[in-house]
Amino acid sequence: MTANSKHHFSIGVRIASGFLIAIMLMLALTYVSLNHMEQANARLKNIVQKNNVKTEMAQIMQKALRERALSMHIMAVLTDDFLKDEEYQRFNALGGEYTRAREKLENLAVSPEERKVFSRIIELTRAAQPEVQKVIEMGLHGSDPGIFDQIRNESMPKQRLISEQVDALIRLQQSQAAAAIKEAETSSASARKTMLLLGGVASLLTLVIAIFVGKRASKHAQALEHQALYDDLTGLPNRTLFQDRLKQTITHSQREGLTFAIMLMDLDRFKEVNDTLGHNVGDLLLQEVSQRLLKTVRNSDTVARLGGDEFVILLENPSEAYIQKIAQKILEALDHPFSLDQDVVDINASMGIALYPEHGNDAVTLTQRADVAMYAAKHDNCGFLLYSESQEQSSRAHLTFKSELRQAIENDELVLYFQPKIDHTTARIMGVEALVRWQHPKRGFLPPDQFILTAEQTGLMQSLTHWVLEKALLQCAALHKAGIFINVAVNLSARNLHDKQLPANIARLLDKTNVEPSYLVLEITESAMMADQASALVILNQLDKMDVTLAIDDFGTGFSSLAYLSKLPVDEIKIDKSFVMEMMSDKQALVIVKSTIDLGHNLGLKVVAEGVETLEAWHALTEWGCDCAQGYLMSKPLSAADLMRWINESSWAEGISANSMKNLA
Ligand SMILES: Nc1nc2c(ncn2[C@@H]2O[C@@H]3COP(=O)(O)O[C@H]4[C@@H](O)[C@H](n5cnc6c(=O)[nH]c(N)nc65)O[C@@H]4COP(=O)(O)O[C@H]3[C@H]2O)c(=O)[nH]1
Repeated sequence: MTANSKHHFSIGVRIASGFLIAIMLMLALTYVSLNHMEQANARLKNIVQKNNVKTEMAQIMQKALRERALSMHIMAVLTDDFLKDEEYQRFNALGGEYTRAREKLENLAVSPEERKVFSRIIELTRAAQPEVQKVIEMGLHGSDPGIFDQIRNESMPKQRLISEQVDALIRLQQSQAAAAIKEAETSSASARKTMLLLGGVASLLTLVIAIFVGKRASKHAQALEHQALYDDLTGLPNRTLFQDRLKQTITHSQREGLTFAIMLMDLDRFKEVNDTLGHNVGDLLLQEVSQRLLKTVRNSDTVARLGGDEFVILLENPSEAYIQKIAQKILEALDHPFSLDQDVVDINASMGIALYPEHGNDAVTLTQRADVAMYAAKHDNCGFLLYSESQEQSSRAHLTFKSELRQAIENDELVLYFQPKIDHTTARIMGVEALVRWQHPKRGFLPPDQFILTAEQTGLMQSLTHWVLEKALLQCAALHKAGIFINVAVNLSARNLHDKQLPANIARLLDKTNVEPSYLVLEITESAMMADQASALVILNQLDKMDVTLAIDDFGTGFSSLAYLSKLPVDEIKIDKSFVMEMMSDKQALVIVKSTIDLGHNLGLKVVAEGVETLEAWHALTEWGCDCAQGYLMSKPLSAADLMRWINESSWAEGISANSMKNLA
């Protein structure tokens, strides 16, 4: 499980737990509230039931008392014995009813107040009993006129006292019922409060969780949107967002009648930095380039990364002067060396500019045209170019040429030529320089100046150099096998000096071809050595340790500081042919050649003169102590077969190997 998915899992667990707690709270709330209400209802029901029974009993007692009082009066006025007896029976029955009701009341759970009233009723009933008995007997046995007095003065007052107590009992029960109802109301109010409180807590919790989930979801959606529209590495808008902005800008510019420019840019040596210094350094370079671009443009301009080392800048409503100014500023900003990790890198950029609506009024056309202009700028090595129709053809041709060159390297369409190098002391061949040509299927035989630049610009230099090294070492091995122990020189490009794998590759090839390292000369132009000194020095030191010979090519054409050159681990300098070819007619060239020979010797270096076309030049160089010469005087570059013939026939190769031809045959 990745850290990210672990994080998502733990958030998921937290959210689920939150919801679970909220649900549990809701359930607990429902249970507690229902239970509470059920209990309150049961209590109320019980109280009401009991109260109803008690009230009914008390009313029965009250009624029985009233009926018995009436019955006493009836018995007093009845004359018929039979009726009297009947009334007496009714009187007794009412007494029974009264007693049963009272006993039933007594058996019910009664409160202390009720018990008190009961005791009073029992007491009063007992006290009234003799009077009542007396009245009954007077009523049953004849018509005593004193009976009414007896009823009015003795019996009724006592009966009223009892009745008052029964009334008190009824009131008591009523007040108790009211209290019970109140209690039930209070209890249900508190249940309601509890419910509200718990409900509130649960709702709050659910709300908090909902807010949390909502926030996380919107953050996640924002992160996804950012990921979809912005480049991870540089934080710049990516191709999708750029296309969108471009379309919006077109619509806006159409409506308002405005113009805009898109500037497509790629880094000239990015692939090489990536391949040789590693992806980390490549990434750092892209980040630094983005920062420099952002610092150069206005806030309202858009800088996007389309992928790889390709950037685009959208300038809204710019003047032509502004476009030029920005393009210039960008190139200047990128011109300063980049300090990345432990490497210092120099890069160049090429920019193609297309204008709306002049060069196109839709996104596809504008981008394509900026692309064409960018390739033209790259080809002309001029930094930036505005689109023009004439670039279309050369851009297409350039792309075709590039893919043809790649195929040529893979399909062995390249050919190596060799130009002899002659030792001034012995006037005999001591080495050859390997020079590449391309046998193009349609264009014919192409010299290196027609494709080396393309190889450098398109990242093909590494494979081209590998091809040349392998073929040159194989040829050198063949010569050695034939007893011709001369060295072979191979040209390295500035690009090769950034290839950290180069020393190891060369060691592998030397091993494979069985050529001693001291027989390999690597020629590096002065400008290539100066291009990225720190990184070049690392590679040169490694090559020096391998015991291969290092030569500075085209010496005198650059502006190298002598102090720096003296620190380089080189063994040889080659004076550029432009000076050598001119030296017999141009005094300044002569001075340069002579002083370069002296300088080289003072630094302990071997000096080679190239471009020796005349015997006069040869003798002059011999006189000045030049170590070695190369030029048309001795031989033009030759195919491998012609070289063998030349070695066999030329006086410059006389005695070099007595049995060379025999061995080669
Ligand atoms: N006018 C005149 N020219 C002479 C004379 N002697 C030699 N040359 C020419 O001078 C060039 C010497 O090679 P370079 O300075 O390394 O200059 C080379 C080198 O920089 C580059 N090049 C050739 N092969 C390779 C290669 O395999 N790799 C790399 N990186 N560059 C190469 O192409 C350049 C041109 O090569 P080439 O056309 O073969 O041209 C060769 C050679 O034909 C002379 O007496 N008079």
